[in-house]
Amino acid sequence: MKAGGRTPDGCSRGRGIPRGREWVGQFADLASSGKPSVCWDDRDSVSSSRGLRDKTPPIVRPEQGGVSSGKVRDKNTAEHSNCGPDICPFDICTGDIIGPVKLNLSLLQVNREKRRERELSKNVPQHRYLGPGMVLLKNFISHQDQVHIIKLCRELGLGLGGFYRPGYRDGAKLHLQMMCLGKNWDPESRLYGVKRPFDGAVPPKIPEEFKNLVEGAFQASHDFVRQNSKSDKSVEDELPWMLPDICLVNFYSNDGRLGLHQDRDESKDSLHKGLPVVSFSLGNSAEFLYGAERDVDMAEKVVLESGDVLLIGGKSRLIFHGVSCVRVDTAPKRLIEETKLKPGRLNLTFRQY
Ligand SMILES: O=C(O)CCC(=O)C(=O)O
Ligand SMILES: [Fe+2]
Repeated sequence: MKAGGRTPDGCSRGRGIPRGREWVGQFADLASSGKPSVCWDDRDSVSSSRGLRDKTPPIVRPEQGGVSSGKVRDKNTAEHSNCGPDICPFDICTGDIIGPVKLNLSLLQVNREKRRERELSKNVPQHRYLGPGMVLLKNFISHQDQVHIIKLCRELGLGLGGFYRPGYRDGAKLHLQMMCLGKNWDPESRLYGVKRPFDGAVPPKIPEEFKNLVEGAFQASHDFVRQNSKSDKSVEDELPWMLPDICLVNFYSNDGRLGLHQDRDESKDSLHKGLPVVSFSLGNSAEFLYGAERDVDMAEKVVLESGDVLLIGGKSRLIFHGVSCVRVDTAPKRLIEETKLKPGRLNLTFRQY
């Protein structure tokens, strides 16, 4: 499906972007204040620019006079009323999910959800071959694993090195919250490093359970490619195996998005070999665009739903891709009940440096 035009559910982002501001990406808004004046919970005036650093203004660091100057990332001491865009803790869930989970779903809703899950698992495979080295594993992550991932990301996201929202000097910001695991990715320099430059935090390790899921996704996608690829290459050549040492975790609120970009900050060797980026989607669905050029009108569109895993490697490793919108209220109800995930979408992308 091509990406251009208004979608049935009214998602029509990516239009009317000022031509003179192409550096912010095709889905971006511009904050007008010229200063990073919002705290993290204000997610209405943000923009995206991942992968477009060459044309982006620098991120405002505390030492550069941003309003966050001097603050430390500590959820107990952070001054929420006057914190800058880059160091206030951000909770992806509402309320307390520690302790026994209380389900508020009616029996009818529970049964409907269970039926949905049964139907999904009956109709395997619904996986899709999107191109050479590009596979979408539908509903790959089980409900229980999705719950676990969300809870763990919540916990890690509230600690040191947790979620933050990169902001730029002129007030434009990525339209998402981000946390790095394994290595830090710095949107300003587009370099990976051991520490976050602005607060010195060392990113948490990638949990082993996440790595196991990535391994399972490779196995499933290799089986799938074997059956579906028309290429005479071996599956290992078409979709090389990788061991993730980086995971970027994004939380998109319902108005979140990410402009078309390439993931090309990993090592030359990794890019040269086409080592895949493996992407997990949880929560609300997203409209995901991809294509050979940074052009929304030329891009293909696929909907990523909760539990889907997308692998982008081999010949597709450097495709342009982005999230044009999040579809409101599309997350499985049981998942929201059990995790209290805020309205939005959680995305994890695993890479090998
Ligand atoms: O959210 C997504 O599906 C894509 C995320 C992405 O492209 C990135 O983190 O580089
Ligand atoms: Fe990306």
